[in-house]
Amino acid sequence: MAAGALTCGELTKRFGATLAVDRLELVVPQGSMFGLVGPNGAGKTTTLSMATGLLRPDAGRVLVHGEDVWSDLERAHRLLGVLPDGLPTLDRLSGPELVEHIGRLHGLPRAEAARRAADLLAVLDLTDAGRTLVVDYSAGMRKKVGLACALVHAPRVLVLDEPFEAVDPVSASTIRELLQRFTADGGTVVVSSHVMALVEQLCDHVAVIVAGRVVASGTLDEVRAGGTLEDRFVALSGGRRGIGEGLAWLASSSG
Ligand SMILES: Nc1ncnc2c1ncn2[C@@H]1O[C@H](COP(=O)(O)OP(=O)(O)OP(=O)(O)O)[C@@H](O)[C@H]1O
Repeated sequence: MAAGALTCGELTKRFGATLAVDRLELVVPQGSMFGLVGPNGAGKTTTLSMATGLLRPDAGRVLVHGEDVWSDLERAHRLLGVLPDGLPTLDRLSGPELVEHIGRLHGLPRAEAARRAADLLAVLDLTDAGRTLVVDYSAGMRKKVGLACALVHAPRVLVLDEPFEAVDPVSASTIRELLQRFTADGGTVVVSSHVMALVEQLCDHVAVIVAGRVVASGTLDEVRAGGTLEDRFVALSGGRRGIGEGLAWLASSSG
């Protein structure tokens, strides 16, 4: 397997009759901002869950900085910061309590975990949320507190599933700056997103996943091949399917 900050080899996962991830190969270079794109149901979340020690693969390997994720989960979780698809589970805590708690789980002393939690929540503009419980946060606030949880132990590789979903433009710009600082300092970021413009703006490398396999991977310019990422994405994922003569019944509402 080629070496990268994150490397997947022959990664495979089946759910019943569905082959969600099919001998997937991926190399994410260290220091890159790596975008993972693909149609709905292509296998992105399943891949990221296996790559981050959250879902056991049926076959294949995942290495993070050369360490096999599935043979030493504890070490892998120290190297990885993960913003999963979905909501924080410990949502009966306030933002500062949650981030501090995650820091403590990673072995940080209480004072250091509290200091980092306060720093992260200030940067992410969540200080005013004060003692509000995470369960009562808006969707965008939950994304941001999830990002703070992913960062609190200063991981080397950040894996973020749809980090900008429901986040307002000001916060999105702060998150972009934070991620750029993280990679400039030698960290690696993997981001899955459906927003092609965002991936083009943010990422220097991209992989396109279709039907559980990587069908294109490389620098953004290599994958775009002279066009836009959206055009390339559409071509690789089988082209646009118009609605043709379907939905004729909708016209009855305009009569
Ligand atoms: N827990 C599960 N049980 C059964 N099938 C699953 C499960 N998780 C995912 N799948 C199936 O695996 C395939 C890949 O799903 P996955 O969520 O990885 O795709 P995705 O690329 O992240 O999609 P989206 O862009 O819509 O979020 C889909 O066919 C999905 O229905």
